[in-house]
Amino acid sequence: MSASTDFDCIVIGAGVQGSFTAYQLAKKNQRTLLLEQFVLPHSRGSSHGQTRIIRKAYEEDFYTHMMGECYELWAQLEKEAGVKLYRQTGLLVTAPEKGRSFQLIKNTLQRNKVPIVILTPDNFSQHIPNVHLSEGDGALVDVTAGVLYADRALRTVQSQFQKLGGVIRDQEKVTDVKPGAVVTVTTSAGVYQARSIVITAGPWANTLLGHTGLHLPLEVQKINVCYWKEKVPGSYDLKRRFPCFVVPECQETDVHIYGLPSNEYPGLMKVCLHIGKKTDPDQRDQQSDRSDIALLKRYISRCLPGLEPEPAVVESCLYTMTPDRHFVLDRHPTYKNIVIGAGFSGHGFKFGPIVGKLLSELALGEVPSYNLSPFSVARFQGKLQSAL
Ligand SMILES: Cc1cc2nc3c(=O)[nH]c(=O)nc-3n(C[C@H](O)[C@H](O)[C@H](O)COP(=O)(O)OP(=O)(O)OC[C@H]3O[C@@H](n4cnc5c(N)ncnc54)[C@H](O)[C@@H]3O)c2cc1C
Ligand SMILES: O=C(O)[C@@H]1CCCCN1
Repeated sequence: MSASTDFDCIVIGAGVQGSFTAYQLAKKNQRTLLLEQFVLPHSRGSSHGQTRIIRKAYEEDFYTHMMGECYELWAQLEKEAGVKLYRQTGLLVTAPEKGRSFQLIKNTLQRNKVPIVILTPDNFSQHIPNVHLSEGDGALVDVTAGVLYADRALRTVQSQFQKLGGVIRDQEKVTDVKPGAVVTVTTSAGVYQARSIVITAGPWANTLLGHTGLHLPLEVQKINVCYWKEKVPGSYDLKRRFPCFVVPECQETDVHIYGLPSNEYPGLMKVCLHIGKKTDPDQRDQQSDRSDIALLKRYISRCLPGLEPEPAVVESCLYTMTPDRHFVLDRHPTYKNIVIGAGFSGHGFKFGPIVGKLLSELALGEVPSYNLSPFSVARFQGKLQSAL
């Protein structure tokens, strides 16, 4: 097969990060090819489903800073495409008031002048009905937070990319990557060459990086995405401005729990654990561990008394975790024209527009707009394995 050299840049993987990267490259007049192994849209990776949380509430300043511009980029895309992708609901954070997470999140929000409301045990139920606040828990609301319409966002950014002249080839799996001054990418259907490539392959990142001799310390986990039935329909509804919530240190279960108001399935609220069991992305449905659901039932019985403590719907989604839960946004340590966006550790969707901007900057050899040292490959020194 002869190689097609019609592209400046090839992006591998059309999840949220690859789609926004391709869109940013096309905006910069780069002839860009976006390759996806499955027929689009699909539900085998990490970016499917109707909703995701968007928030500035983070322990670390660097995420809160990036979210400032990221909200603007989401709004720009909404305007450009004439679609609604974000709905403000606020995000409730509850955790032991004197604990590390609560203090760090509160301080980061206050330092960065993000509007918040601090709730007390006395006024809590007046603001947030049908939620039990555990003794000793602090509560605050990040007012800027809300819900992103995830599937719609993906459709929108992919179609804007195509309007800019970008090419999407789905059902085309990349089977080989040959580094060089011009990178050669072989797929199930052809061979392409480009000056640079971006690997945004989600749970399959290491499979692709293996072709370049790199193996990152990533763990793929299967998340049971659980929806719980409201005893009284509407009690936790998005239309009533019930907020998204996170419980970073849960007294009942000792794990991180989160939820979104009922919206996508009428009368059902999404409440999940922010951790799953290790899996192989190609064997996701063979992994059927449900021990997390027992923990969630306990939490729901105690803290969300308006829900039936039995999941009504359970779906699957994949996390790709790094050891420190921070992303990988970097150039390949050996091949500078291979850019990596990986390890989004279950919190990357909201950052899609800014990740796309940063990865496009790296692919074009530009100085990135933010300090990317928290996201470097070099931080894993000692944990990197050669894949060759
Ligand atoms: C249950 C759940 C809840 C979440 N909640 C939130 C939230 O509330 N807020 C938030 O900000 N984030 C959230 N996240 C995280 C967020 O969804 C992910 O960080 C994000 O979707 C990761 O996107 P990605 O593009 O890296 O990966 P993916 O979406 O998996 O995309 C990678 C793509 O690469 C393709 N690919 C892989 N290998 C090849 C190949 N060889 N050839 C061609 N294509 C290939 C795959 O098929 C896939 O489409 C959540 C995730 C899950 C699972
Ligand atoms: O990224 C987020 O905002 C959420 C927080 C809770 C876990 C899932 N991801």
